[in-house]
Amino acid sequence: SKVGILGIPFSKGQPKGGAEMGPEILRRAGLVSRIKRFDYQVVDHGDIEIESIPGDKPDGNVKNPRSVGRANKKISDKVASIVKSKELCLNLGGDHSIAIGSIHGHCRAEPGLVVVWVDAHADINTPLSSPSGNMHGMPLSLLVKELADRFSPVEGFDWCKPCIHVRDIVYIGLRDVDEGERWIIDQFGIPAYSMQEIDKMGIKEVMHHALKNLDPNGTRPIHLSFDVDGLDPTITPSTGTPVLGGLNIREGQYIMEELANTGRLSAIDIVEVNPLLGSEKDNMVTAETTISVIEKCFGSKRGG
Ligand SMILES: N[C@](CCCC[B-](O)(O)O)(CCN1CCC(O)CC1)C(=O)O
Ligand SMILES: [Mn+2]
Ligand SMILES: [Mn+2]
Ligand SMILES: [Mn+2]
Repeated sequence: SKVGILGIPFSKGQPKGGAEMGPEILRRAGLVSRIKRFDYQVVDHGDIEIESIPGDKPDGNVKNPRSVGRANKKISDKVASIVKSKELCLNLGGDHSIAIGSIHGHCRAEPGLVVVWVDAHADINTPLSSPSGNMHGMPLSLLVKELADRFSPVEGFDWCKPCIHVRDIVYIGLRDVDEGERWIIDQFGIPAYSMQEIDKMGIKEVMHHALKNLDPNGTRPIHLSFDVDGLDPTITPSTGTPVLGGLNIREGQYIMEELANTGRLSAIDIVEVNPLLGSEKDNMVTAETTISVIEKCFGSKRGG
């Protein structure tokens, strides 16, 4: 089977320069050759061309709306074509706003998909509830049908029609959820396994219940959106919004092994690696941790 790799050097969904260097650091750390070890043929699509849009003034409190919108339209088109050509689409971010285009594009090719969101954050603030105006904290709010009438369309997103339901999402690793996000999660009953549930139930039970709730018949394609800040900042220090008390590397690896076992992984985002926010050592630790977790999606077995 084939993996299509797409670099997305984009960072306008948040204010810290360097997130656009994520693809480069992951490639340099040997991600592609690690994936090639398992029986996957790797198609490297290179990096998406990111246009800079001068004078991209906020839309309400939403920052860089046109830049984020333009980039994500391109991402959607590219991801749709990669998935349609039967490649497992591996998107290297870039900040988490790239998930708007990656999930939108994935839905165009696989309309019945479900979303596994591994993250310290819920990333479902609407433009009105966001405390920062940074779009990397909003991707899911632009994608779920149930929130479409809660805010007016964001400048640059007229192409983006919501394509998933709240019940098609499961959260793993939450530990920093804003008030407005908490309200949405409770109001719509979005399954959410925070670090508290993970400590209470253990990662085995969490994965069992998460996948069972999400897709009882085990038939639907899976979109994994993996924010490296879902892992503990001691093992992924080079990231923009670190939060203490995260997933350890074995929990991360177990999550990916269980997803690989479904055989239904169809697209993966790896986001929020920012090499400008750490030392050389921090960057090496972050890249190696990320690769050793992500490679379990591709059949790497700890038992050999
Ligand atoms: N929820 C935050 C963070 C989003 C992180 C996006 B990512 O893709 O990395 O998951 C705001 C978080 N907030 C920042 C200030 C703190 O005092 C409280 C938490 C937001 O800006 O929406
Ligand atoms: Mn996060
Ligand atoms: Mn049980
Ligand atoms: Mn995120």
